[in-house]
Amino acid sequence: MIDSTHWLLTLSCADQPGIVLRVTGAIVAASGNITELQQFTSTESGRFFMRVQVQSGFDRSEFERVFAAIADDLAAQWVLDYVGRRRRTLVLASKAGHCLNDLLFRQRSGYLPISIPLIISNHPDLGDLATFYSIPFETHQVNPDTKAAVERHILDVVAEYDIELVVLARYMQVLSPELCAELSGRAINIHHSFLPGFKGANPYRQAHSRGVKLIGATAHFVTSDLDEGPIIEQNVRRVDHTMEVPQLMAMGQEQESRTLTEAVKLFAEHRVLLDGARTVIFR
Ligand SMILES: Nc1nc2c(c(=O)[nH]1)N[C@@H](CN(C=O)c1ccc(C(=O)N[C@@H](CCC(=O)O)C(=O)O)cc1)CN2
Repeated sequence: MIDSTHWLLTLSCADQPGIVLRVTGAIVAASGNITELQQFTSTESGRFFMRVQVQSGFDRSEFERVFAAIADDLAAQWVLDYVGRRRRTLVLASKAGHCLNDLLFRQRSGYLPISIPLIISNHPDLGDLATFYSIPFETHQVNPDTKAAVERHILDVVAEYDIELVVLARYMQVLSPELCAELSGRAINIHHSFLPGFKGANPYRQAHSRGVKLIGATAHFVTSDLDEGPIIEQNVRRVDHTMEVPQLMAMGQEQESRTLTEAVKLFAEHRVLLDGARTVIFR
């Protein structure tokens, strides 16, 4: 249940003295009580990042009236939203169901503040899982002849449901540069390796051949450069020489599902801010 008296504000702008004073002053002027505040200045980009949670008696319209001028003066990018509002999320999947299953369970349990109006897949395999959670499921075969039409449909769905986030839950098709541009900053993929190692469709086979002692998973924003997008979350686990590729794949599933779920939660709570090719994460 959304607490309409509990708000969050995120902001990013070129760093300069006095930003925190001006932002908190506007919040107080709007009768707000700050319950959480995090900030960071990137020495690399020179940009300032801030996330504030505000409670009690906060007059949104008054705040926006006061803050809009400050934001213009700072040339800031900012977002104001309710704490806990469920973000409208489209999920793309293929045959592997472990990441989708975790997302649906965590969404149903309330751990993940998202709503999923639709799941789109290029295989029918996960239809029963979607039905179990009462979420509509569409299958669209993807091959060189159908890819453009399927991607147009994805964009139509994004517009129809006013989608805020697209999650690639082991969706094994490479999105076109055009679709990546449309979904820039609002599409998250789970890659089944500890990036930047072992990019591509078969990272566990690459890991086995290399003889690594740790395997992992990486959740990142989707860009047209395959597996190169800004990283949001990563996890690893120890493996050894006795493990063949099927065991590595099985052991990696837990890392993949928890890494993707945590990345989606961080995004849904407005705790992920982009700083060029990097991310700022306010946990
Ligand atoms: N534009 C992007 N699209 C996708 C990304 C990305 O980073 N940028 N990540 C992938 C997921 N992925 C690895 O994490 C991955 C998926 C698929 C492939 C691949 O080579 N697919 C083949 C088809 C394979 C098949 O049909 O089974 C292909 O698309 O030709 C590489 C990496 C999701 N999309």
